[in-house]
Amino acid sequence: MGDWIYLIVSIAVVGVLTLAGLLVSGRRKGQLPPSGGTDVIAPPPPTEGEAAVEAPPEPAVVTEEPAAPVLEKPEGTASRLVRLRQRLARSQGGLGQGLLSLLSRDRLDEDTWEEIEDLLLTADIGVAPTQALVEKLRTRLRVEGDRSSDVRSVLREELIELVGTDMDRRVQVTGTDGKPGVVLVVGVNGAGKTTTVGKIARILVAEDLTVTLGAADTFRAAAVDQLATWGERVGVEVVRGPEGGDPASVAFDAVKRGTDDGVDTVLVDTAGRLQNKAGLMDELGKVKRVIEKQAPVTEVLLVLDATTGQNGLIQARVFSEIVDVTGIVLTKLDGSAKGGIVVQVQRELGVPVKLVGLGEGADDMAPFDAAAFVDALLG
Ligand SMILES: Nc1nc2c(ncn2[C@@H]2O[C@H](COP(=O)(O)OP(=O)(O)OP(=O)(O)O)[C@@H](O)[C@H]2O)c(=O)[nH]1
Repeated sequence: MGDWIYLIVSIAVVGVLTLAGLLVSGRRKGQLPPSGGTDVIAPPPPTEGEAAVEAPPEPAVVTEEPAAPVLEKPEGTASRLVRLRQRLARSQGGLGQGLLSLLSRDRLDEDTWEEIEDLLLTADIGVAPTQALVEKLRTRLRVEGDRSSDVRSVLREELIELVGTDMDRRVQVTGTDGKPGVVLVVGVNGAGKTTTVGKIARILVAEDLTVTLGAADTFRAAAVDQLATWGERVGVEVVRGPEGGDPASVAFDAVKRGTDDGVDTVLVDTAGRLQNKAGLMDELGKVKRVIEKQAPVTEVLLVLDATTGQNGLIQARVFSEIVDVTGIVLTKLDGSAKGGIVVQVQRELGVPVKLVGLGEGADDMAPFDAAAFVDALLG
């Protein structure tokens, strides 16, 4: 009987243990990876903060329309010389004020007249015009007696006459027979040619004329880019050729394009190296001939740097021998006290100063006017 009890207790213990084993085994099964999977150590899921640092943001899709170029509105001609008058007065005032104070002395003795002559010569008016002016002033101020009241008006009248009121200073920018006007701009490098072409284009645009630019200064690549920028700013087309290419061919293309497009004016920038007069003559001569296969050149503007004085005059002479200059653009008058060069260069070349450059700003160029110039001089 004791054996039976022992057997029954043993079976019960084994049964309880087996049941317990089955329960534990079932719990473990729920924690195991699915059969056939590989055990891997996965990186912890990123926290929110780390996600902001590590995950690169989705690239933004930019669907902006290309911005239309904003064209500048150049200043009209009427206000230009008025606006620039102060600048002219600042650079040339020494001459005007100096003359006025000398002529206003109680006694105009020989020493004073000599000082007046020196002042005029220093301002680059030139020997012959200086002597002529002094003679006239002597006569008028002697004859007209009471000097103090009208010294200023006598001087003003004589200076205006010296600068000249009877010259046609209009720039011929339009053509005839349905052809554009063609303005050829010549001068030594650095005189301000490219700038001048750009500034004239702005004047024309302000006057509602249509313009094409020819970048025939193929000698200096930067000059072509410079001109292109001037054109872009006011929506004017710039015809350019390869660097170092034939300037005449660029000029031809520009005038052809301008003619085909029916523009009012084609402005042609040229190269102006002076090392070799024969070469320059060939080049400018060819440019002009080639242009004239399509349309007459209506104006040849010689650009002269006012700060170069006598040197500039020598250059001017060379150019006028090569091409038929019809007008002078005097640049950098704002930086030179030698405004008398206006008088000298007109006498030397027999052509009028038509435009003056009075600063580096895009609209710092104005049509030249004798009275306004003298008024600025006298302050
Ligand atoms: N202060 C002043 N500077 C000017 C004037 N006109 C031109 N300049 C400056 O003179 C420098 C030369 O001008 P450019 O137009 O490049 O001269 P360029 O004759 O065309 O020279 P190339 O292109 O080499 O043939 C530039 O820095 C201009 O800004 C002016 O009236 N006043």
